[in-house]
Parts: sequence; C-alpha cells; structure tokens
Amino acid sequence: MSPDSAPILNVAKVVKRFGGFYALDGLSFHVVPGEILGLVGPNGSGKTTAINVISGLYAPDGGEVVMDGVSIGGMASHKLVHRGVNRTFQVPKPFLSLTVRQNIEVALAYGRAAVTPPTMAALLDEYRLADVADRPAADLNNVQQKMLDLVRALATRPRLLLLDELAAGCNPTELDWIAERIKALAQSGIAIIVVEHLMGFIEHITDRVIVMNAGKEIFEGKLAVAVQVPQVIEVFLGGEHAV
Ligand SMILES: Nc1ncnc2c1ncn2[C@@H]1O[C@H](COP(=O)(O)OP(=O)(O)OP(=O)(O)O)[C@@H](O)[C@H]1O
Repeated sequence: MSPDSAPILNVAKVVKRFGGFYALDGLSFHVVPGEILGLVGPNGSGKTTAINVISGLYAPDGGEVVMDGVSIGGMASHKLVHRGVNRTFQVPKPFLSLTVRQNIEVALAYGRAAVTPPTMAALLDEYRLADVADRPAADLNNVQQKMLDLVRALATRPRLLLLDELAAGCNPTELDWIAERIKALAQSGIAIIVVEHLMGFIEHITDRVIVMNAGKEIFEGKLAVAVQVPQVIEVFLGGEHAV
C-alpha cells in the first residue's frame, strides 16, 4: 500500500439503528487500494453490521459511505458488485445444490464486465478446490466452503473486498496459507477489510486496524499500538483490567 493513495472507501459518521438500538453510532474510517485494514472489537461492537452496510445489505440511517467519491450508502448489493465491492460471509452462502464449478461460473458471469475475469482453472487451483470442482457445494468441509465463498467474490473482480471471519475455524497451517493468499490479493491492488477475532492473524496481515466498541471506532492505527491503549484493553478485557 502507498500511504499517499487516495482512499477507495470513506465511511463517514455512519449510523445504523435496529429499532432504538445503535449498532453503528457514528463510525468513520477509510481504506486505500492495496491496503489490508482490520476491523476488530468485542462481540456485538458492530463489525459485521459495518460490513453489511458497506456491501449494501443494510442502508445506513445516517452518515455517508463514499466509494471513489460517489455516495454508495443504501445502494443495492448487486449494483455494488458491478462497482467492484464484494464480500464473504461469516457463514458461507454458496448455492448448495450446485457444484463448486457451477457456483464459480455464476459469479464469473455476474462480475464486472470491463475487467478480464480470472480463469476457472486458476481459481480452483489457487484456492485448493480443484479436487472438489465437480462436487455439490453442500459436500464441502468448513475451509473449502470458506474458500468457495472467497473465490465467488474474487470471480466478480472486486476492487474492495470485505472478509467477515474468513479464517475462523481454520487450523494454523490453513491460517498461514490464507494469510498469504490475502496478502497477495492486496499486493494486486485490492483494498481489503478483514473482520476477525484471531489477533495473531490480524497482526500478521493488516497494515492498520480500527478498534470498534459500541458501534464507534475507539482506535485507529497499528494493532501492536492498539493493545497498549487503556481504552482498548478495557473494552476487550473489562474495566477491572484497564491500566
Ligand atoms: N438485523 C439485526 N437486528 C437487530 N439487531 C442486530 C441486527 N444485526 C446486528 N444486530 C445487533 O447489533 C449489534 C452489533 O452486531 P454485529 O453483528 O455487527 O457485531 P459484531 O461486532 O460483528 O459481533 P461478533 O464479533 O459477535 O460477530 C449486536 O448487538 C447485534 O445483536
């Protein structure tokens, strides 16, 4: 990442309410092309809601989501895919009765028309799905389902990729491999926002993190610095541990 790059995404004072509850309460951050930004915070702090708003699943109730200078808050997910925004889900959502190959074919056909698509063979190979290419997605194990979810997103040629707990449930060898894949994607210029609870993984792959609590950012910077900030320690460990 070049720190001088213009942001691809600006999230400015975004609010998302469910009834009277503020899941996002004035959240602001930005991400630049080629950057891996971590969104971390305790359970319920609003990380997935932020991903859901940016990817068009929810319309914000306030504030602005701006991509390439255009306000995209509330834009439908399929339109955002064509602008280059795509995501993975905490619980992957492939077409279970379609084969792995068919799932990827759908995504390839749906992706940004102006950008040359990656080949099926490369996607299957790079994400270790070649052996199961002709099996229904329902047959895949957890890691394979997650990789299929990632490949479906990549097949649409995103410029902004949102990864929601992609690494959860993976063993250390798989984590290393996934970390290298994500870093390679960022090096190709994709801006990546990663939501994870695995702090070692986050430290290894991110350039910066936003620490969230109660729908707001309470820290922005390196994770190694974040873990020394009393307010961050307090939200992760509880008040009695704060220094
Ligand atoms: N559709 C919804 N309806 C009502 N409340 C919701 C909805 N989605 C999220 N919330 C609430 O908003 C808050 C933030 O949820 P969110 O899933 O964004 O947190 P999170 O930081 O991703 O948590 P986790 O780390 O456990 O995944 C939680 O209190 C959650 O219960």
